[in-house]
Amino acid sequence: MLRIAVPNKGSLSEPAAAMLHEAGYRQRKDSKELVLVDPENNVEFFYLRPRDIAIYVGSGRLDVGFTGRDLLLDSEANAEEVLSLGFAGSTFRFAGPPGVASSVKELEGRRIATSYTGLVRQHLAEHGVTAEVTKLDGAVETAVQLGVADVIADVVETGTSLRNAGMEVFGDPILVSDAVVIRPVGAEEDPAVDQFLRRLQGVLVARRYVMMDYDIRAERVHEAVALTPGLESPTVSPLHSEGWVAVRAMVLRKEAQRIMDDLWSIGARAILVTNIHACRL
Ligand SMILES: Nc1ncnc2c1ncn2[C@@H]1O[C@H](COP(=O)(O)OP(=O)(O)OP(=O)(O)O)[C@@H](O)[C@H]1O
Ligand SMILES: O=P(O)(O)OC[C@H]1O[C@H](OP(=O)(O)OP(=O)(O)O)[C@H](O)[C@@H]1O
Ligand SMILES: [Mg+2]
Repeated sequence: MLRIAVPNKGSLSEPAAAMLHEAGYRQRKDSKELVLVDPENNVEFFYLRPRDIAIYVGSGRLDVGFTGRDLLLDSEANAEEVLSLGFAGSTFRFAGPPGVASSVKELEGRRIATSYTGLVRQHLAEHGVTAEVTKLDGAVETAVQLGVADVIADVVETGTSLRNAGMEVFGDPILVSDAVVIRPVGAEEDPAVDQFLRRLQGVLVARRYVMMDYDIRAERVHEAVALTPGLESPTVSPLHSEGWVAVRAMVLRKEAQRIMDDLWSIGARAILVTNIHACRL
């Protein structure tokens, strides 16, 4: 049975469970459940603290897990990213009161508070900077106000927390992160894992693409197909009315409205867009 680690709380938890649900897996109904067996799919889900997931997967006791790229790299666990999931996006950055520093080079000898000491130490080492790193569990923005640190390094999503604390980011982003699926480093090929990843990839495609159908006069089909090339090649079928064809192709959801306008302007009609619920490409 495939053993899968799922975040039990925090920013990753709900979207990870939603993605698993879309991929056809059972998910827990009660947030107090710690283990859930899905016998139909032959998988077992372990609901764990997001920060601990890389450690469990790195130890080889669990086959796959959902976590954040930042949490994975911070943990220094023996696990690696195998799929990026496009949710829980954030950057990991230095911040401090305005003017405190403008780059990592200026942090020599300074005090840095963070919940991600692994990431910060690796970054300082890469830049040959020696600084005092203090580990805090959360709410690190307050550390500067209370005099525990000169600057912080933290997850920035909208920037609201920093603004509210009167701080600004400085220097280059330390890391760009999003939710990822991880496996133990060097794990053997496993058909069950491959099938699991294909299901998740199917969800990612179904979220990014829509199906577009339209009718167009046969002499303009080349222009139309240039606008909707599909992933491999669009389906073109004859219509009962002579001189017309029907075209069906996948298009990026975010481009669908512009493509419909362009198709309309070259004479396409009955342009329909539908959601894709699931796919294997
Ligand atoms: N606004 C955000 N705040 C915190 N983490 C975020 C945010 N947006 C995305 N993430 C990502 O979520 C992961 C952090 O998960 P975690 O469960 O620690 O979140 P949390 O909301 O900080 O929970 P906790 O209550 O444990 O502090 C990281 O990968 C981080 O990059
Ligand atoms: O840029 P923003 O959109 O404001 O989001 C980033 C903030 O959210 C997280 O804090 P969280 O609420 O998880 O509290 P914590 O610091 O106690 O973990 C993170 O640590 C930042 O403080
Ligand atoms: Mg947090």
